[in-house]
Amino acid sequence: MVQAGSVICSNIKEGAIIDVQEIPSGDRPALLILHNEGEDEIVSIFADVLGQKWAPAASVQEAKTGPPSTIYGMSNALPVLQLDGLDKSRLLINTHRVDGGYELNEAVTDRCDYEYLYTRSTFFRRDVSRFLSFILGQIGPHRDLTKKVRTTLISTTFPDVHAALPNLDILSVGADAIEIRVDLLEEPLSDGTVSQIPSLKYVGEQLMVLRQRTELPIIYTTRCTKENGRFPMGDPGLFYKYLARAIQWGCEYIDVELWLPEEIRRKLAENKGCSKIISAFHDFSGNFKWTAPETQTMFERGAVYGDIVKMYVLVSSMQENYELEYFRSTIQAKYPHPPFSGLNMGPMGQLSRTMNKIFTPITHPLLPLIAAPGQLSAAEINAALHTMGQVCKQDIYGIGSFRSTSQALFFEKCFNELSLPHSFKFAERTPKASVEHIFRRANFGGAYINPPLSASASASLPSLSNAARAIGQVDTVLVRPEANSASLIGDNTRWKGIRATLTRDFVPSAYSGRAALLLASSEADASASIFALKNLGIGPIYTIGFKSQGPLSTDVQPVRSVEDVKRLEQPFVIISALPAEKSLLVVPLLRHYRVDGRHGISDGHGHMAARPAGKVFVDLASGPRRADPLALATAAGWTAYGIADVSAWTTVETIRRLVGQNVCYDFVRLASGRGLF
Ligand SMILES: O=C1C[C@@](O)(C(=O)O)C[C@@H](O)[C@@H]1O
Repeated sequence: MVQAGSVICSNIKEGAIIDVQEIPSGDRPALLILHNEGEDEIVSIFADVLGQKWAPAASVQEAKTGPPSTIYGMSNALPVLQLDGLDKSRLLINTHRVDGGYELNEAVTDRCDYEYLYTRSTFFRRDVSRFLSFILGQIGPHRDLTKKVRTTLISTTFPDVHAALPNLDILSVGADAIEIRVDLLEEPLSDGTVSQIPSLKYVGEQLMVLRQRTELPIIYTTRCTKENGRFPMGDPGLFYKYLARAIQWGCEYIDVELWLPEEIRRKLAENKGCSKIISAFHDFSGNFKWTAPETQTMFERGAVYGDIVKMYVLVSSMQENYELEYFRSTIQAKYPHPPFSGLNMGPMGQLSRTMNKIFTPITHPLLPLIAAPGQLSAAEINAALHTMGQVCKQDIYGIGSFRSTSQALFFEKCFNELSLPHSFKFAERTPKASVEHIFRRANFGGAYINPPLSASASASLPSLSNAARAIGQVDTVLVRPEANSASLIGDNTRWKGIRATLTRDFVPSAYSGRAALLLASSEADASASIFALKNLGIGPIYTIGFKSQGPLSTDVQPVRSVEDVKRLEQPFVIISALPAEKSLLVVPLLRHYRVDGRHGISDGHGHMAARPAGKVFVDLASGPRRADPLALATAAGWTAYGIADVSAWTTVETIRRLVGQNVCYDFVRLASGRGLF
């Protein structure tokens, strides 16, 4: 398994090590999944997403004694007490189909580690993949966000999240997380009124709907009446009940107010699993003082259980912004962890909303109401930062062999939507011409390069990321400000686009130790794919059309004959990096290794199907071709992705790296049309 930050290759020049990435363990998780009577298909889907076998279990005892890597499924209409017999050897997940007419038995939920709510009328497999990847610790959204210089959250204020869905992709441009204000949800009652507090059932379904439509981490907030919310404060146990459920539902963040009794905050912290806690404090009295000694104590109290400490207070003078900035710098010098999110609310405090760097709440003109006085949109914050000299105008380049108008339009759309001062410029590149003079241009703010530069030929880049070095290609040039100048870093984002595509419908551990088959005309065309596969801990990689000799060649073997194909281990994934005119060459292989049965690996009774199944096919070719390998692959049972998926994920990553902004995959697909690819 390669790590983006740990590839050492002696034959390429030395450079700064950047982009360290934690890699999940390849262990196959042991799970027992409860399902509604007759809905065991969900268990087969979970198993498929995990790349594991599954089997029905007649009793908890049977699941306990079965092979750990087999996923067991059991009806949740069982006597609840049976569940008490389960030890911690398996993670217990209750699944509940919301549109199936089943009653949710909360006594069952209470005994489970996690709960997954879903609909069958519209089913989102990527949501299963995200849920499992998160609760199993195979993705780390918080870890990723702590590497960003600035993070924001969009705080939605909808009484019913369905109203947000049509505009969600636009609303969330520039947001790193999305907050669901549970206290603002209004559950309609049969008498035509709305409930004071939405029921857990309603909240769970709202959360499910939101999560089905966004890839952003979710912040689950039950704001109390004293802090500008609607959750009544008389019964702290109510907060515990709702927040503990959010952990079970796999929310990435829960907002835990500091006034809650220590006992409750401790219990939530002890049981938080992979969720992170935002310790929250709001003061609307107008009497709060950043300079008071108690303010530091309050931070320290929040830091005990908080992964982020948030302190927001209503102010009425400019002076209080200066006091907050002084507090911010002293507290973070003393305690670099946990990160501090500090804001002044009200119009006078708006300056602090531009200065804060951790999860600054943003609003959007399309939201029904702002969540707090003085809230600004991402565009307003960026414009203010530019005015204050914090975000300088830069030229971001697309360097390529053909001018793609839609690419330029797309970048400009993002810059406009976010009020970023940058311009997008296209620079034509002839095959042998050097591009280095572009890097020296005034205002050069970074570039993507397509086709990529060879890493060994990028002499003007003082450092290369480990990914760029190992892959041997630079497709992104980043500018990092230093004391008196700026330094350039050559990076590779393509492999991240490939990795993100591979993990959309399968968790990372599904790839661990499995075989892959890779077709390409040259090693250079295949190296980003090899890096992505190795980063996922794939087993042997078989190649057709080239022999790997570079730094990534360990465990990469060429297939030389039809006999070899017959002998090969069944590939879990096939990637074709062949050009469009050759892309049909993969079709016989897709047929040969076709997927047996809808969900592959198991027949649903724990037995291996006649042959283990191939799962994922990625075709990296772009341009016209005689027939579509994706359609043929899908017909043969593969989960198939094309260049449009990989390019959109690569663009998400490119924008994140070049301008530090988060733009979701769905927005890229929506706003770029077909032209990007
Ligand atoms: O805590 C906060 C911050 C906030 O109150 C604001 O001031 O922007 C908005 C709320 O939605 C969020 O929960």
